[in-house]
Parts: sequence; C-alpha cells; structure tokens
Amino acid sequence: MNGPVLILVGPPGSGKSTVGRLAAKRLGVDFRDFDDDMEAEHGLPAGELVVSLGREKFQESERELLAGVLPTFTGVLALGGGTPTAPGVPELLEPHHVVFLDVELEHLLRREGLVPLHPWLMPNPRAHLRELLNQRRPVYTRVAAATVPTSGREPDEVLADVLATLELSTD
Ligand SMILES: Nc1ncnc2c1ncn2[C@@H]1O[C@H](COP(=O)(O)OP(=O)(O)O)[C@@H](O)[C@H]1O
Ligand SMILES: O=C(O)C1=C[C@@H](OP(=O)(O)O)[C@@H](O)[C@H](O)C1
Ligand SMILES: [Mg+2]
Repeated sequence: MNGPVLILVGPPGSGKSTVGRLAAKRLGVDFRDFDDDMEAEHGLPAGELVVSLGREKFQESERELLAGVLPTFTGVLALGGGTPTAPGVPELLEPHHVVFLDVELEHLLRREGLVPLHPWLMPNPRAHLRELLNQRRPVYTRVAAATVPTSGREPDEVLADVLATLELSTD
C-alpha cells in the first residue's frame, strides 16, 4: 500500500513531532510535520491559524491537504493534534499504520512551550486540555492500530515502542 510508513497522532505536546523525527531517522526515511504543510498553505503557524480561520475552516483545510499528502508521501508523518477529529479524516487514515501517543494531563502540562505554541488553549489551558483529552482519546484510539504511553518516559523509550508496532504490523 502506498502512503506513509507510519503516522503519529495524539494531543498537542504528546511528542508526535519529536518522536516522528527520531523514527524517520532510525528508519532512514523522510519526516514530515503536517503542521508545516498547513503553515506553507496559509502562511501562518498552525496554532495561529486555528484562531484566525476558526476551527471549522481549519479542519476543512486539514482534510483537503491531508487527502493530497497521503498518496504521495512515504516517510513518517506527524499529524496536528486535532487532525484526526476533522470530519472525513478518520476515513482517510483507515488504510494506514497509525500510532497514538498518549499522555496524562499532568505530564502534558509540564511539557515545554505548550501554551505559546497553542494560543487557542487560552484562557484556561488546564481545563481546555482536560476536556480535549476526554473528547479526543476515543477518536485517537479508533484511528490507531496501537497506543504508546508517553507519560514520564523519554522520547527514546517511546520510539522503541513505536518501532515495535511496525514489526508487529500486518497493515
Ligand atoms: N516523552 C517526552 N517527555 C518529555 N517531554 C517531551 C516528550 N516528548 C516530547 N516532549 C517535549 O514536549 C514538547 C512538545 O513536543 P512535540 O514533539 O512538539 O509534540 P507534538 O508534536 O505532539 O505537539 C517539546 O518541548 C518536546 O521536547
Ligand atoms: O490539537 C490541536 O487542535 C492542534 C494541535 C497543533 O499541532 P500539535 O499537536 O503538533 O502541536 C496544531 O495543529 C494546531 O495548533 C491545532
Ligand atoms: Mg507537532
């Protein structure tokens, strides 16, 4: 099947970009951050785009762009935290090997740079993230073939588990 060898999903700050880059290096393939595709398309960082376009238009654009990326990119793809919740995206992800990087709220809040990168989390990032995790976990679980916990674990440990899912994978 054509398409990315691995797709990472999970909440903002779960480590999709960090672990995705490491996985691509280890596998000897390209890495692509879907937030960069959104930025290239619209000329603003993804976090600011959510605010300027509004969530609905942002998600329409995510679905459209992703539909173009999936058939043409064969490396490791890190999605934006909200991408799997965009209407039509779970269907697009269905044939691909998706791994969910899970993280507990308390660990997430300690990760660096979270709020400046995600201005839409204001004015109450803790409450917003709690709600977001509750709403999205079922979606992430549904689109993913495997879930890897990341709370209190170094990116290298997470990477080992992510790579192991590829060895076990039949898709
Ligand atoms: N397993 C981890 N443990 C601690 N901090 C991490 C871990 N994975 C990523 N981080 C840090 O959390 C922040 C967000 O990581 P990033 O890879 O950008 O997440 P995402 O792409 O899922 O939003 C970065 O500062 C990164 O260094
Ligand atoms: O969770 C979200 O709704 C978002 C997560 C961001 O990506 P990361 O998860 O890579 O930070 C980015 O796409 C945008 O700010 C929206
Ligand atoms: Mg990212």
